[in-house]
Amino acid sequence: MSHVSLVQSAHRIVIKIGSSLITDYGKGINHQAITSWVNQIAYLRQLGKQVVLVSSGAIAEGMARLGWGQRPKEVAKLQAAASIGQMGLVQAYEKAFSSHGLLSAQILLTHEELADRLRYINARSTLFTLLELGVVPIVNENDTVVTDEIRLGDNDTLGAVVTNLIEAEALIILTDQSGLYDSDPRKNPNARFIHHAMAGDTTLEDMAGGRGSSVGTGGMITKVLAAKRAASTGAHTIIVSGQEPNVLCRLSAGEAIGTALEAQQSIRSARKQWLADHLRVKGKVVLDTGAIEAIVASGKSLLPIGVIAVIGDFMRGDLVACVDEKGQEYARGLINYDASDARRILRQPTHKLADMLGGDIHNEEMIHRNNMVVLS
Ligand SMILES: Nc1ncnc2c1ncn2[C@@H]1O[C@H](COP(=O)(O)OP(=O)(O)O)[C@@H](O)[C@H]1O
Ligand SMILES: N[C@@H](CCC(=O)OP(=O)(O)O)C(=O)O
Repeated sequence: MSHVSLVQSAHRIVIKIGSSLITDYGKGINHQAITSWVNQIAYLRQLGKQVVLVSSGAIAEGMARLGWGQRPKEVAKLQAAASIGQMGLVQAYEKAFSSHGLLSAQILLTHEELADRLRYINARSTLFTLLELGVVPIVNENDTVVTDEIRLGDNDTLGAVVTNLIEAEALIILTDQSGLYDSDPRKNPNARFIHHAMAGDTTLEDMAGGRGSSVGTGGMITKVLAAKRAASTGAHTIIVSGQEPNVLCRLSAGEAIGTALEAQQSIRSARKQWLADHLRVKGKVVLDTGAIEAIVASGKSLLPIGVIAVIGDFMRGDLVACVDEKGQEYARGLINYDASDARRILRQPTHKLADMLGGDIHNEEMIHRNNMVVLS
């Protein structure tokens, strides 16, 4: 695919805005810049694209609110500044989005906790629900509970983790350089600009300062590694200057700006690969013919009413196989109920689920379409 169509054809996009860009020369966050990016995101929403924003800037804003001119060295002080500044960051975004009649939402995540299956599926369902409601989620690292990310100043990894989590087609990393060069343009005025490369190409890591270099901030290496991680679920990455006028609208119109790091595999094959590599099937749900038809031919989610038996013992968020009465497998997916709840609600219509489970239900679907792979 050409550089041009990587963003143009993407329906679900993660946009990461870096600290270096959002900080108004040490005076906290740059409100004018936020207004400009939000105007552009509102335009992307009008085009029908779903957008998740990963924004840094909490520490910079917290320092400004505290009147600190110098970035402290102590992690606890950075964490305190982040918790103060996060308020200002989301206020700025909320104000800007509401002027377009758009709702925004704050999500604070640590990427380690997404390794936990249950938390992964909870975060994923929250984000998908927000996107279906037309809301723009604004994600930042939960700085109160992390230390390494604060020290390294790395939200690029979080951007990639969110891209993986919601299976976005594109990750746009807005930064203070035009894109990736073959060496740091601040140090080498003759550095050559990279327009296009394959994500995961290891020579990019050397250009970006090498793996494990002792950069004070995330720098380019974390962006190149983020592109590699994003590509593992089929997403393309664009590294581009956030100061470029109308950058997001121009990318979505197909203009070739910034560095495009292309993913080799499609989202569908990446998802299959991921399910194959990372998860063991923990149980089975036996489907009636109507349910098989709905998930295979009509691309629907699996509802409890179409499930006639539950085999094995599993937890919410585990991988289960969808089989027919003869045991033939049609699909696999992450189940929204543990085995005992799944047994209680099998064959039941949606409106009875809350009563049967004695309270709130996680989801109407036994397995959501977004969390399912149909075997061809
Ligand atoms: N090969 C390279 N190409 C472009 N920038 C590079 C490269 N190597 C290092 N850098 C540095 O990375 C910086 C961007 O990283 P960083 O300050 O962490 O931004 P952000 O806050 O947007 O994540 C640039 O300003 C640049 O000095
Ligand atoms: N989460 C923190 C900092 C993260 C950070 O600086 O990351 P990056 O934008 O990649 O350099 C904040 O909001 O200030």
